[in-house]
Amino acid sequence: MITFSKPTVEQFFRTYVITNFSVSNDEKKLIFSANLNGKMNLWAMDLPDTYPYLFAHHDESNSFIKIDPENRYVLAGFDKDGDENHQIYAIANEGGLPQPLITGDPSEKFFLSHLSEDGQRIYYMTSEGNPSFLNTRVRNLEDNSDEIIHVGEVSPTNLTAVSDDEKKFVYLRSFANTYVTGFVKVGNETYSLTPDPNKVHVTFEPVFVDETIYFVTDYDSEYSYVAKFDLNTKEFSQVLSIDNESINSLEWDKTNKLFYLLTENGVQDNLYKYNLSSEKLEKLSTPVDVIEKVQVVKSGSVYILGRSATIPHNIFQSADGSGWEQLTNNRVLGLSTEDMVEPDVVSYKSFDGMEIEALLFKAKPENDNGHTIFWPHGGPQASERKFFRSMFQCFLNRGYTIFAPNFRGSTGYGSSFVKLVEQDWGEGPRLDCVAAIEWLFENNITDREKLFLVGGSYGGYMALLLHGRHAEYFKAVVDIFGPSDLFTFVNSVPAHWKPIMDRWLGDPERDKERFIKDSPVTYLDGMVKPMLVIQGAKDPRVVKEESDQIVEKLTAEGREVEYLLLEDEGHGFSKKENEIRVYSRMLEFLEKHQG
Ligand SMILES: CC(=O)N[C@@H](C)C(=O)N[C@@H](C)C(=O)O
Repeated sequence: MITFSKPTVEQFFRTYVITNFSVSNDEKKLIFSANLNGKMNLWAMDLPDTYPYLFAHHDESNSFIKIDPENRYVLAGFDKDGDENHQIYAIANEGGLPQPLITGDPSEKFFLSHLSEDGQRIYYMTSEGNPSFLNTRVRNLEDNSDEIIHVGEVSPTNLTAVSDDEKKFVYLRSFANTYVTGFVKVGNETYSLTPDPNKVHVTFEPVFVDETIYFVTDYDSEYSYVAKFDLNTKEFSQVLSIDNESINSLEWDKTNKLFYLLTENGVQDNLYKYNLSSEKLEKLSTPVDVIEKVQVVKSGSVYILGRSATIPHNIFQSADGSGWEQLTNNRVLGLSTEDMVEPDVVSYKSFDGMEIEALLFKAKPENDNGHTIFWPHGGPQASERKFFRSMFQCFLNRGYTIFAPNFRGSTGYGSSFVKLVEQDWGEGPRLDCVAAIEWLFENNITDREKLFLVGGSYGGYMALLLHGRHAEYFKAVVDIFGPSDLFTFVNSVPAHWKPIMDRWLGDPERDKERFIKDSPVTYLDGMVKPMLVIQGAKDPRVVKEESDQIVEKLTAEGREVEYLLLEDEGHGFSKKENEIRVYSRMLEFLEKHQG
């Protein structure tokens, strides 16, 4: 018989990501953004045909796709090499090369907000002239006029919903990830969607339904729920909540007068259908554990984009939310889901008795190399979930067990829990990680001599901090674009993040002592284990200097540090060849330090 060799690293990384999609109203065209040819481009399928063809070639990351309701053009947002300065392009309905439509200096950002029902007016936000708070403008495609309709003030302000008659506008103002207020502007009048905008709460996903605005909020509640604002009476009221689940997205089915609701329930999502007139709530079964986008079209058909731990991104369609047809066949080259690892959902008690949920991916016995990778996730107000990561499945196949805790500050466990990381980046979450490590040892999952530490972004920050303060636990450490010094990080973030930094992280003058205590650079002396630092040169969130300085300082101290800098990447690795380079280098590094 012919025997085949073990899957290669490249095999895992020949899996593609689908980051977004959009379906035309007549359901004849589905356009999606994916790196099928190695770089991010737009691909299309002429439904019901599901063979994808290259629709728009630009080789850059996409921020949105919007199909003209009358199928004359497609709008899409692209940045440059991961710099997140997204600008708005137009593409002919048949596809081709994206042509700049609403663009400016390469350092400016343009975000699509709304396209009018007749496809003539484009509502968008821009950093031009107002980098921290953003301005809202409308471009009329008939006469090419472009006028400002709202000047952002106080905090970054986003136009999020426009009524059908284009006379009422809902804006969201962000003071933090956990503090977002909403107001509706009708002529010169503005009304808060919630009773007291000075109370800390979030408001998002506004939808106009006749004279009512439905939206999601956690106003006076631990879990976000659906509420409404009556435009006639100007009254706020609660519509629907689901026990212990945060409603995260709201998609309106205009034809059948129902909502599709997506809830975040710890490490996975649930999808529900809510009939507005009968008030009946129905939980739907879904083909994947984590759903990243839901679109309902005119016919009432539902399209979702999602992934599970062993299923990469795919797009599915259903006539009414029951029974799904898989439209894309994105899979891991030469592997079945059984060849991969489904995580166990575990929980452990932290230093103060708080229960922390985590994902434990155990290497299969035939692959097990005895080593564990400890993975603090990024965000930090995000969470590790049951979603496919080629990096995880590749490392599992190489024998590493992976442990990913949803330390305090993670999303999916209620409003109070997510706030616990605010102005406390380095104490509570770090101690949750330490408790997790001790739990791994106590439960004989990990050998004390066989633990690696790998994290990206906030996870990279946590990797640096844990390395500096608890190096004894680890054999070696990989930091992927982690902030190394909170004093420099707080001043280097994008302009429209600056207004939220105080509540999120703190103030460098007022909180000087805490910034010193929680900055990884404070603990250079403790960073004695071999380290690999990986950084994208164009990263606008955690800038290159954050990695440069830690590498320089450790090198000057004679420590063992490797540095991989990717010139054409930002906060993530969007180009296939770069991804393969990064993860091969990581594997090589881990293998070298297994000892
Ligand atoms: C403002 C905010 O929460 N940004 C996050 C999405 C983010 O990018 N955080 C970085 C630091 C990360 O951890 O990914």
